[in-house]
Amino acid sequence: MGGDAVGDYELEHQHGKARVRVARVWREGNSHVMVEWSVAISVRSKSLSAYTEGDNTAVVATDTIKNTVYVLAKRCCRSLSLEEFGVMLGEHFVTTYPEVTEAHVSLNQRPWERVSIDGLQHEHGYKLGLENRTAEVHTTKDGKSVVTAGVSDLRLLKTTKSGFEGYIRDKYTLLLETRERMMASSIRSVWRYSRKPSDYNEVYATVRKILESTFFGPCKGGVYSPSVQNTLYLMAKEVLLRIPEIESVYLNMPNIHFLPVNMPAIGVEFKDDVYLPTDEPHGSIEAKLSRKELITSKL
Ligand SMILES: O=c1[nH]c(=O)c2[nH]c(=O)[nH]c2[nH]1
Repeated sequence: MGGDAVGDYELEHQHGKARVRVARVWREGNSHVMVEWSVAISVRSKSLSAYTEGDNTAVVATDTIKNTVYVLAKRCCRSLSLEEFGVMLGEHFVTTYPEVTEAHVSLNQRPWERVSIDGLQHEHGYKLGLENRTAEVHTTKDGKSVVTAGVSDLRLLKTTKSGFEGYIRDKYTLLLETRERMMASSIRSVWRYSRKPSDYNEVYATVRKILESTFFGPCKGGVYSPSVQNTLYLMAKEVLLRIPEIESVYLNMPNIHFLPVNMPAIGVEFKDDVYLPTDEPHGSIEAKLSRKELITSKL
């Protein structure tokens, strides 16, 4: 990508507006669809002279960038996914302004979920869930967009069917091998699309379901996890197996420890029942799984 040459230097620059919050309601008869988004837009543009000369003639004001979020939100008359809105914004900036060469849009969706009462979906009632939905769209001057999507703060826990054995033991090792422990994580995942799926919202829901069902295993009996690493890999692999439009999956899975409470001197002997929940330190385990044919075709 590179920057602009300035004498003996090179200046890489971009500007935009961050944390632009917008809520949009689409009223489809009595049934309302509501989303709340936080958007950050950054454009690269031919505005070097703004930095070097104080000449703003090629600058799209960040205030204008902010206003555009509301204009485009107003303009989309059917309900839109986070990813589609990001693409719409990216395309807008590269096509509207000759000075803009690239746009990067980061989006976050607050987890407002439609309420169900007695198994019936409410027409206009929402409650706030826990995990966040994210998207990033990078749009180049030719109008092409690379879309990644993700989820964060997906907090999962299982009370059994997890262990950790066979690791390196040396003079610093205190950890006991086990085939019985809690497993808990606050998962962040980012997946990259190689092409547009028919419905970004549907893919998001499917990925979330795959991550959860692979982590837990079947409702009756679950599935044994020999390590967070193995569970992470199986989760990412299942996403690539099931969704052809996704070319890579990144997963960050902190291993949030629930420590056995063992105090035999005062009559508390650990029998897989009383734990000390902790936030930190936590294990930090992350990996990215990509389709091989895509890696080789890029070489
Ligand atoms: O699933 C685990 N992976 C590790 O790498 C690790 N290290 C550790 O101390 N406990 C665990 N658990």
